[in-house]
Amino acid sequence: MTVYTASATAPVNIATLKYWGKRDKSLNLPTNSSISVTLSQNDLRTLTSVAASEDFKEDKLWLNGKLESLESERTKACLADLRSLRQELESKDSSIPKLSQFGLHIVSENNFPTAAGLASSAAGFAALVVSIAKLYQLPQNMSEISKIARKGSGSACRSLFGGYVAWEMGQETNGEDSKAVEVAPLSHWPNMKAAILVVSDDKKDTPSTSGMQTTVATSDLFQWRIKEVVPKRFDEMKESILRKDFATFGDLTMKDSNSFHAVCLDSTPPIFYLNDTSKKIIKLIHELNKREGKIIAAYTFDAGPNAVIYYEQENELKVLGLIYKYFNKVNGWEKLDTKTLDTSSDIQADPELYKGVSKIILTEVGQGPQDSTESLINDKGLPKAVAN
Ligand SMILES: Nc1ncnc2c1ncn2[C@@H]1O[C@H](COP(=O)(O)OP(=O)(O)OP(=O)(O)O)[C@@H](O)[C@H]1O
Ligand SMILES: C[C@@](O)(CCOP(=O)(O)OP(=O)(O)O)CC(=O)O
Repeated sequence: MTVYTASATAPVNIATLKYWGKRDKSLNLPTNSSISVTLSQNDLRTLTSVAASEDFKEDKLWLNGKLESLESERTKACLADLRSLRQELESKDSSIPKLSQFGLHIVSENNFPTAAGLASSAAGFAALVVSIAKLYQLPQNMSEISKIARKGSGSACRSLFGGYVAWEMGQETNGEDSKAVEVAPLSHWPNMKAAILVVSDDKKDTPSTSGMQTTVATSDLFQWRIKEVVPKRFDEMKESILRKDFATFGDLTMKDSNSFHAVCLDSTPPIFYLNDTSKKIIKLIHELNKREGKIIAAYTFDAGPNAVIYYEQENELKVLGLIYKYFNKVNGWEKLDTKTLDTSSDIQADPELYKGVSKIILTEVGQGPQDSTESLINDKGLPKAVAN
């Protein structure tokens, strides 16, 4: 039996200008363009190995060691697109194996909690699409491949690039112009850091997809956001990245997080993603920036209470010093020499704030998807760890 295999890794991305709202649910076409920072795969990544063989009668997915259903329309749409691109190659060259007709075995591992608001679906679908594109030896570039990942999960399209990424919403009804593009590579602004304060790693209350549908259908404020606020902010944020102007970038990032949570609150029934801990972290960062007289740290929150705080390396001692002062009892500081941090700040916050945070992940801007020599699949095309 011949088994063809490939493996790839993909990163998480955290939006600084949020995607919230779909104009087409089945194609995952957004109501606004968005921008994100890709995070380092040293800390958060998905590794996916894929195998194709004439002997595999059906497609199968093992996620974190467990057999998962592949019945979701989103995954089916990704696999159908990838197969059709492979078939084009096969129809032009009869000497290549007919992989498009074979079953696929997909084995994937996230090195962080799945479905906990840490963008696992983004890294997950990006790794799935990239590893199969590699197996199929598709010639398409990352922007083209990003349109397939988008059908899996909207935000996944932005995980196809490293550094600073935009998802251009596009205008076409078929979604052919709704794709990710690079704003700037990691090398342009490599000193961007991110501290993730994991406020809860439980499964979230309102999934993004249904939350967005409620907002689009019921919020008046949302119309203002997509028509008046985001288009201007999209250009301003891209420019701030190109100028490496953290004060502007940070200001826009915090404003956009708040705008997104405001339209959630303006929905009927209202959607609450921030909790008391999240709100106290917001206050802490504003207080820090006020004392400094400029914006040196910026928070952003996705569809959950976890805080992501962006800052530049040169301000690490101050920013992490303050965070360490209130969260030193929380796990995640091991990789840093905390004795060097500046904890002298007299900014006052609830001394029990640390109780609302379960973990801190210290990371930074990172690279896009990578080929991997590590494989999760054995030569029979089954998961190496568990073979069920
Ligand atoms: N490695 C993976 N391979 C394939 N699919 C994955 C992978 N990781 C996650 N997923 C899919 O993504 C789903 C989780 O997506 P969900 O949007 O609920 O959470 P999240 O991505 O962690 O949060 P958010 O998108 O709000 O940041 C999983 O149930 C699974 O279907
Ligand atoms: C708040 C967000 O994180 C929403 C992400 O939504 P998803 O990409 O998870 O939604 P689906 O397209 O329905 O899969 C903002 C963002 O990442 O831009």
